[in-house]
Amino acid sequence: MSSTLSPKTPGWLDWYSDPSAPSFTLPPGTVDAHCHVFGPQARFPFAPERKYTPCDASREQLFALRDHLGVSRNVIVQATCHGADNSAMVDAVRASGGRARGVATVRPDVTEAELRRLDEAGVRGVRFNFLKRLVDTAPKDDLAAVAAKIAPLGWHVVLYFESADLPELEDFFASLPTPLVIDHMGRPDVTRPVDGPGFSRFLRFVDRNDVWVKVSCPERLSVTGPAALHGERHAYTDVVPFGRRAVEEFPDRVLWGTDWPHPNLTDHMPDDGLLVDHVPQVAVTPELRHKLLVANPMRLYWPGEGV
Ligand SMILES: O=C(O)/C=C(\CC(=O)C(=O)O)C(=O)O
Repeated sequence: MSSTLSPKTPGWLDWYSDPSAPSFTLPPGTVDAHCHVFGPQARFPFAPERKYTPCDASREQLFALRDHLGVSRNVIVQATCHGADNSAMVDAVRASGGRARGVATVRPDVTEAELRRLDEAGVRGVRFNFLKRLVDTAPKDDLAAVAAKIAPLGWHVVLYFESADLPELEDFFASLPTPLVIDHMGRPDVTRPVDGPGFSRFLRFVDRNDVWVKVSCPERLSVTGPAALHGERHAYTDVVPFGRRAVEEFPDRVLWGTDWPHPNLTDHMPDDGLLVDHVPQVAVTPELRHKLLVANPMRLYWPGEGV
């Protein structure tokens, strides 16, 4: 009932409603490997324990953006505003006709039957989130219990953390029994040199473990911009060296995603068409782009449907 809907978090920026046509043509079969749905709140209420209340961002709106950008498939990641209620994400994955996979949030007492139901719907991983502004992170024992439960399904664990926390977390990450997928390049401080100790430590961690890296969210990581707005086709130049380094060092283990509808941005809301134009800045050859956008995400999320 509309009278019970919660208002958006003050200052919330809604997703960009009329994105440009990208000038870079995404290769056929491109996967947007990081995006979310929010609600709609009237149908899929947000979780009581959430730390933000977003605007609605429905499956229809996500699929319209997919088609506008020239994306073929989506990986829909459970957003923290929905807690461990995966209904909105699962509904979107089911409605995609096989063109979406999901990444869920589950509690340690999740049953095998529930995991099987999620798997049948198209879920292929769980997300562990360590950002204090987003969640009260579960104890490591609970997360380890979840990882042990999902490993037999062939799923992976998606990790979202601040780069400053990697030294404390990396032994725990390395102990997990599944492949790992790291959001937004481990959130590097892009004011530091790309070959400085922070990003080098992250790259070493990737090198030594069964890890995939999302080369995503330049709009979230950038400090000096320029923003992907007003026709700017060379946006977020300060993030480019980090994306390029990840793509060149790990060409077979990088993924790309829009992060639509860009939760919790406070500075500006990017034009998603211009965000697509960031891709050729970080993946500079057609071969690298095909791996980043098509071959790698297909191997991880649609194995056996190879390209
Ligand atoms: O969209 C992202 O990946 C990043 C988020 C939101 C988020 O992760 C969530 O709500 O689950 C952020 O940094 O606020």
